[in-house]
Amino acid sequence: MHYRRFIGSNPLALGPLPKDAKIGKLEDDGENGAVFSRYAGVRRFDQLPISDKTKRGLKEAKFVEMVDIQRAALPHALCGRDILGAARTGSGKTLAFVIPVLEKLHKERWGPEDGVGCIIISPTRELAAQTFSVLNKVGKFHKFSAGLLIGGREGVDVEKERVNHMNILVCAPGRLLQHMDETPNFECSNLKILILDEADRVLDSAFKGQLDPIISQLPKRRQTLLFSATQTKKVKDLARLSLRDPEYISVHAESVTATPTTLTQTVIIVPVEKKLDMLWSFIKSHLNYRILVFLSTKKQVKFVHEAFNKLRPGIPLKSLHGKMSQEKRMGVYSQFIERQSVLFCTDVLARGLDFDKLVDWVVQVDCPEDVASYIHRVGRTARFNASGKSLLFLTPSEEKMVERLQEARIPVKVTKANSDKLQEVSRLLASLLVNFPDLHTVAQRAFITYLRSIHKRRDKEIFDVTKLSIEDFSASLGLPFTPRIRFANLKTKKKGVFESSIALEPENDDEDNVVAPTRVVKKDLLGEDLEEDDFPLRPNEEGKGVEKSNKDEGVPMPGTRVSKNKKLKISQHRPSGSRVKFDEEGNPVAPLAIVAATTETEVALDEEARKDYYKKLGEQLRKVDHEDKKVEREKRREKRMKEKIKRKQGEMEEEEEEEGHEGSASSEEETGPKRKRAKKMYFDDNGDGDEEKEGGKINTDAISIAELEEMALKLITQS
Ligand SMILES: Nc1ncnc2c1ncn2[C@@H]1O[C@H](COP(=O)(O)OP(=O)(O)OP(=O)(O)O)[C@@H](O)[C@H]1O
Repeated sequence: MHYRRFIGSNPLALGPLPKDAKIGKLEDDGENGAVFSRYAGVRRFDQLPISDKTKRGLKEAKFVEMVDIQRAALPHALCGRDILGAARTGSGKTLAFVIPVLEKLHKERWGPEDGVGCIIISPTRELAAQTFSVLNKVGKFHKFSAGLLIGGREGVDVEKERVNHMNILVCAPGRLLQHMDETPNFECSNLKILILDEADRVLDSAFKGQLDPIISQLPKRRQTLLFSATQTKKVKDLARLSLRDPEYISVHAESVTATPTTLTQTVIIVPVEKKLDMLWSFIKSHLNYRILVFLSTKKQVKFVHEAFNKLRPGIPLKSLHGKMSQEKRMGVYSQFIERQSVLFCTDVLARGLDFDKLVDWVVQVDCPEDVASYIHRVGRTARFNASGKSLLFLTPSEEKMVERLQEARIPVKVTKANSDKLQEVSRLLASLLVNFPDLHTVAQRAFITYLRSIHKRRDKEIFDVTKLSIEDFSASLGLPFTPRIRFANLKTKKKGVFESSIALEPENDDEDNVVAPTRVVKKDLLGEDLEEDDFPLRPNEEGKGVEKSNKDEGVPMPGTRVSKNKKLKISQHRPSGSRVKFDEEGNPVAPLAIVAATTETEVALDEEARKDYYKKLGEQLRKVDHEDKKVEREKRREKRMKEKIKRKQGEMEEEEEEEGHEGSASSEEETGPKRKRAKKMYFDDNGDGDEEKEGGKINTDAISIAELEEMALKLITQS
C-alpha cells in the first residue's frame, strides 16, 4: 500500500529535508504502524534507506551527494519497482542500478546456496568490466559473489566451473546465452533483479537473437531496470521484458540540450577525399591531448592506425576494435587512460565507457549511423561536469545530419574545412603503400568496408554512396587504383563504381562492436566465425593478385582484380575431418552436401536448407537439453534446500542458545518444529547492522510481510 502512492511521483520535485531532520523510523509502532521519514527527495546517499554495508562502500568510494538520475531513480528502484531510466551520458546511471542490486539481495538475505540473484547485461565487454568494477567497489562490504562473464574462448571453461556459485553476473548477452546453453546446471530460476545497461542497444535487432532466448529462461516475477542515455519506449520492446507498471524516469528530457552542457560540439564539412588530411592536420596540431577517434569499420581503424604510426605524428597512437582479444583490448584501454594519446576505434567504445573524465576530444571521422549513436560517441568526453570537445566530419552529402542533430536538441557549430590549411597526408600514404605491401591490402579493405558501411546505412537521405567521389577517396588512402566493387541493389552505375565479383551484400556487416550479428559469408557451415581476412581479396585467374605480386616483386600492383566468373566455391567433397555422415538409405554423404545445393555451374549454399537443418537440429538439442536440465535442476534445488535448512537450523540453534542464556523460554522448544530466524529490522550507523537501535538512527532494512508474520507468530508462541 505504501508503495502504491509513490508510483508516478517525481522525487526531484520534492524539496530537501531540513538539515536536522530525523531520517528513518520516526515513531514507534502506533495504531497505524510505524512512521518513517520520507526519503524520496533526499540528497545524500547516507539518507537513503539502504544497508550500512552499501553506505560504507559508497563512502569509501567517495560518493556522497546523489546526482539527478540517482535521486530520481533510487527511491523507486529501492521499492522494488521496474524502471526505464534515461539520463545524459556520463551522468551517473551506473550507481542508479548498482545500489538497488546490492540492496535487493541484501534484503532477500541472499546466501551462497541461493545461486544467481541478479544479472546485469551490457552490450560490450568493456562496459561490463567497468560496471563490474563499480559493483566491486560499492559492494565491497557485502558478501555476495559476483562474476564477470566476458572472457575469450579460453575463458569460457573457467567460467563454467564458477558460474554456478555466483550471486551477481555482469555479462554481455552472447556469453550469458552460451552459459545458459552449455554450462551444466546453470540456472537462473531464482533471479530477483535484471538490469539492462544501454538498454536501447541491448534491445535492438542486433541482439534480438540472443536476448529473447535469455529472457525466456528468466523467471517472470522479478524486478527489471533499464538504463540508457537514449532510451527506448517501444511498447513491443517493453512487452518482451514483461515489465510491470514501469516508472519512466527521464531526468534531462526537459533540458534545453540532450548532450552535457559542458560539451562544445563542432561539425566540419569536408569532402570524403579530404577526411584523412583533416584528421592528420588535427592530430598534428593537438599533440598534448587525449583524443578518441571514431571510424566506421575495423579495417579503417587498422589502416589509419598503422599508416599514421609509420608517419610518426609525434603523439602515441593506439587502436581498439571488437575483433581484438580481450586482453589486448583491456591493455590498450588502460594505456590510453595513462597518457595523452590518440585512440582510433569503432563504435565498440561508443557506449557507456567512463574514461574517468580524461578524454579531451572526441573526433568522429565518419558520420555515426544515427543521432543516438552520435550522443553515445560524444558522451565519452565531458563526463560528470567535466568539460570536453567534439568534432564531427560530415561530407557535403551528409550535411542533413546537422538538421537531425538540431532536431534532437544537440547544439552544434557548423564550419567548412579550409583546404588550404590542411596538411596533405595522401601523398605520404601513397609512398607508404609502395614500401609496405601489407598496408596496401589493408588500405583496400578500409576503402571497401567504408563504402559498404555507408551503403548499408538505413537513412538514405544522409547516406548515399553514389554521391561520394569514389576515385578521389581511393586516391586519398594512397591507393594507386580504385578497387572494383559492386553494390547489391544498386542499379545505377556512377562514375567510379565498378563491378567485380566480390559482392558486398548489405547484410555483411562490418560492425565489430559487440557480439556481432550473424554475418552470412563470414561464418562457415559449422557456425565458426571466419575473420574478414579469411576471405582475402583473391588474385585473379592469371595470378596477378596484389598480395602475391607485391611479395614476389616488391612492386605495388594495381588494386584487386578478381575475375567476374570466379565466385567463391565450396566443394562438397572437400575433406573435413574423418567423421562420415550417411543419408537415410545408408549412403555416405559428404559433410557439406546436406546443406549445399548443386547447380550446373557452381555450388552455392542453399540458405533455406541450411537454416532448416540447423533449426531442426537446434530444436532436438534444446529438447534433450531441457530434459537434462530439469532433472539436474531438481537435484540442485533439493541440495540447496538441504544446505539452506542446515544453515538456518544452525542460526536458530545459536539464537536459542542466546535466548537460553537470557533465561527466556524457547518458543520453538515448546511448539515443535524449528522456524526461520526473524530478520532484523534496523541497522546501526556504524556497525554491521546486527542490532536494532532506537530513534534518530536510520532504518536501513525493509521487512517483508512473510517475515512480519513469522515474527508475529514467534511473539504469540512466546507469550
Ligand atoms: N553521485 C556521484 N558523485 C560523484 N561522482 C559520481 C556520482 N555518480 C557518478 N559519478 C561519476 O560520474 C562518472 C560517470 O558515471 P557513469 O559512468 O555512471 O555515467 P553514465 O550515466 O552511466 O554514462 P553513459 O551514459 O556514458 O554510460 C563516473 O566517473 C562516476 O564515478
